[in-house]
Amino acid sequence: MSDSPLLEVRSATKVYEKAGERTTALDNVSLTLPDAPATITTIAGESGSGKTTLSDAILGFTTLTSGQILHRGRDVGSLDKEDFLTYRREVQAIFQDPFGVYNPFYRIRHVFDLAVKRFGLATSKAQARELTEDALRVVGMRGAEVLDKHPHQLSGGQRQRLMMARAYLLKPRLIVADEPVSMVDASLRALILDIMLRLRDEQGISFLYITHDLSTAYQIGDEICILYQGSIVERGDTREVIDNPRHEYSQLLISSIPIPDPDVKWETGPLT
Ligand SMILES: Nc1ncnc2c1ncn2[C@@H]1O[C@H](COP(=O)(O)OP(=O)(O)OP(=O)(O)O)[C@@H](O)[C@H]1O
Repeated sequence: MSDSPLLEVRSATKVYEKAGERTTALDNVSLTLPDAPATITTIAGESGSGKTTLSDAILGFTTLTSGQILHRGRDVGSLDKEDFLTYRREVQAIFQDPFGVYNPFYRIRHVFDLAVKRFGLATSKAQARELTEDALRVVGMRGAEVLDKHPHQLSGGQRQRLMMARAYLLKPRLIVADEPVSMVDASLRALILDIMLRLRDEQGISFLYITHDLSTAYQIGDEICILYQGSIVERGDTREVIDNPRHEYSQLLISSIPIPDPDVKWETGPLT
């Protein structure tokens, strides 16, 4: 294990050019995720602020116009095939719409079998089954309930938990979670956020939590970065930033979002 941070985004800039029009989606963004302890870092911003571009750059889905993504001090863009596979194992992703990542023709079992095979996680079928069951247990599921089903036979919340289990299967050090709870209902949202906290605390897995929803960030985030028009305009401890935003844009973003305060009771008027 090296002394370098787990992940470093160094002066990341991404300019899209389409039909002669230039859009700066990321403008000189820098960010460091420590190797230990595991943390949940929120990237928050409104639609179009550059959140997905940042996540795509970290996951290697898009190349930067300038700047670097460093994994344990090494530029991800220059890793050879084997090292890039290690990187893709250590840095997993879960997305807003878990339906989109499943092939509708395969049973859920296939998602897990494929991951075991691609990353050489097991030497026997029995070991593969054990690893899969273990991963499902972490998200409160059992193989018998889900593995023989097709994606459309499951709810959005179940599909999202399966994505978490698949990510966990690979024992990653970081999960990039792009709006993981925006399409699930409130009770499942709480469950999924709780799974994230447990993975951080019990398994040492860090999260880059990408969201426009500051109330969930408030519940689980350690550090927060507020992204505005491709730049980080404010960063710091999540509760400190949300309770006392300094940048004008953060103030605007935060004032538009209700934060539940457990100490404030609902005022109910007389019923008659
Ligand atoms: N492939 C592309 N080609 C051209 N412009 C793009 C492309 N992808 C994103 N953009 C532009 O880059 C900017 C940042 O987009 P991005 O998707 O990263 O924002 P976001 O914060 O993730 O938004 P959302 O919350 O709506 O997903 C936007 O102005 C967007 O229109």
